[in-house]
Amino acid sequence: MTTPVPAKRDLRAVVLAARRAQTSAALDEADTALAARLPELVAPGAALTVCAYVPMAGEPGGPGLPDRLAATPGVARVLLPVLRPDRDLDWAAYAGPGSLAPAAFGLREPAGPRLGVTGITTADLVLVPAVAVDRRGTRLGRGGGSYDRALARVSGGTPVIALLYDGELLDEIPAEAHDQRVNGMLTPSGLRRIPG
Ligand SMILES: Nc1nc2c(c(=O)[nH]1)N(C=O)[C@@H](CNc1ccc(C(=O)N[C@@H](CCC(=O)O)C(=O)O)cc1)CN2
Ligand SMILES: Nc1ncnc2c1ncn2[C@@H]1O[C@H](COP(=O)(O)OP(=O)(O)OP(=O)(O)O)[C@@H](O)[C@H]1O
Repeated sequence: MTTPVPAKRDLRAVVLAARRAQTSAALDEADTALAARLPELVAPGAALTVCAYVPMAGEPGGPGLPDRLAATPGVARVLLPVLRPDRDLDWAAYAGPGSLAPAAFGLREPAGPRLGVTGITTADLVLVPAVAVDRRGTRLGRGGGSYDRALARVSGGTPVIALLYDGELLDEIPAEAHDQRVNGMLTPSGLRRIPG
């Protein structure tokens, strides 16, 4: 007999409950360890455009992620998502502390010029939020399908890395046809690349 794979919705609820059960001190410590590993993704002499995100409360990376990334040697430009009414993602450059504006769902978003949904195609590296990822790189997100659409525009050679807390790499997430895989994940314990 095989063990049934729990549905995405159930997996999402389990992982998000585990995040909420962490103390803020434990989350801060994990976010600090994660951020300290950002240089592992970037050659210091590079001048990369990196698509990232502004972590919400309890989301890997912590609120300081855009600043940590912007300060990472080899990162020239940080682009952040702007959620469109149709749940697709527009993109805009991160302009530094104090430049983000409150948006729907408690998100904080850049207020500057929008680059359009194809802004993500200018990225050399894409860091994505995730609830969990499995061994094949199947990503579980918030359920809006935003990154499925955005990542479909990224060319094959561009690394897509999910930021996760330890324990959020799962054996198997039920994959659907539209699901876009990630190439690896960065956790407080290290970078793990998906072979292939
Ligand atoms: N930090 C961060 N930014 C991001 C994402 C993300 O996952 N994390 N997104 C990733 O796509 C996009 C935003 N998508 C989101 C979609 C839903 C919810 C949310 O909180 N949904 C409610 C239910 C909303 C409803 O009423 O339908 C929830 O989950 O409780 C948040 C962000 C773009 N920016
Ligand atoms: N290319 C697409 N165009 C329109 N809708 C899509 C597309 N891809 C996925 N969707 C829809 O989005 C919904 C949620 O998909 P899924 O559960 O994979 O989201 P997710 O990856 O967890 O969310 P997110 O990317 O926002 O974090 C599904 O109902 C799916 O049909």
